[in-house]
Amino acid sequence: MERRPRISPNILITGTPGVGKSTICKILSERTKYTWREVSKLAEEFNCLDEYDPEYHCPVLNDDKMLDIMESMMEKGGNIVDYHGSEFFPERWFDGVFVIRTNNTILYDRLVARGYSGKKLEDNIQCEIFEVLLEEAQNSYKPEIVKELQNDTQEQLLANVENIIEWIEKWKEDNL
Ligand SMILES: Nc1ncnc2c1ncn2[C@@H]1O[C@H](COP(=O)(O)OP(=O)(O)O)[C@@H](O)[C@H]1O
Repeated sequence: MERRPRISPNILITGTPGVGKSTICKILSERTKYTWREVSKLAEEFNCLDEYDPEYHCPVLNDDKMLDIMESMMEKGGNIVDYHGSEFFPERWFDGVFVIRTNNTILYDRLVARGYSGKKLEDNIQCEIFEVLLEEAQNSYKPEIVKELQNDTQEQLLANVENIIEWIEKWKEDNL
């Protein structure tokens, strides 16, 4: 079946926990009126959490159920999807993938402030150091749609939002 083109792009905002995905998505959704889809919240809302992971003390996402639920949401475009992962989504969903990055020391402080400690804290810092989410995005989407944005300071936060808004305008010029 031929897919109808989207009139607004779908955007994925990804990166290690604490890099500022929610902060960016909130401002971006207010500015663009696109719908902010926090996958972890959707998972709770639609009962897509399965068994408990004893190592990380968090529930495990039921990928297939989550994807089924999100499919119809993604159809028309105009979504800003917020998730610390990118490979489990169908590639065709996204027009732009933004990998948010933060300096390790700054990220450490943010995660401590959030109450992370021990293995959970260390694993997330390692995840950022080894660019796990960047590599995952680069392996899952065409290189021309994957962009890395540094998000250490308030100034960078505002610049990142502007950058994504400009990207949306450009997408519209090129696609509509
Ligand atoms: N550019 C930034 N400069 C300073 N603090 C930031 C910036 N972006 C996010 N923060 C702060 O970092 C913390 C984690 O941000 P959050 O958006 O919750 O990250 P994520 O959604 O990726 O887990 C929050 O306290 C937020 O206010």
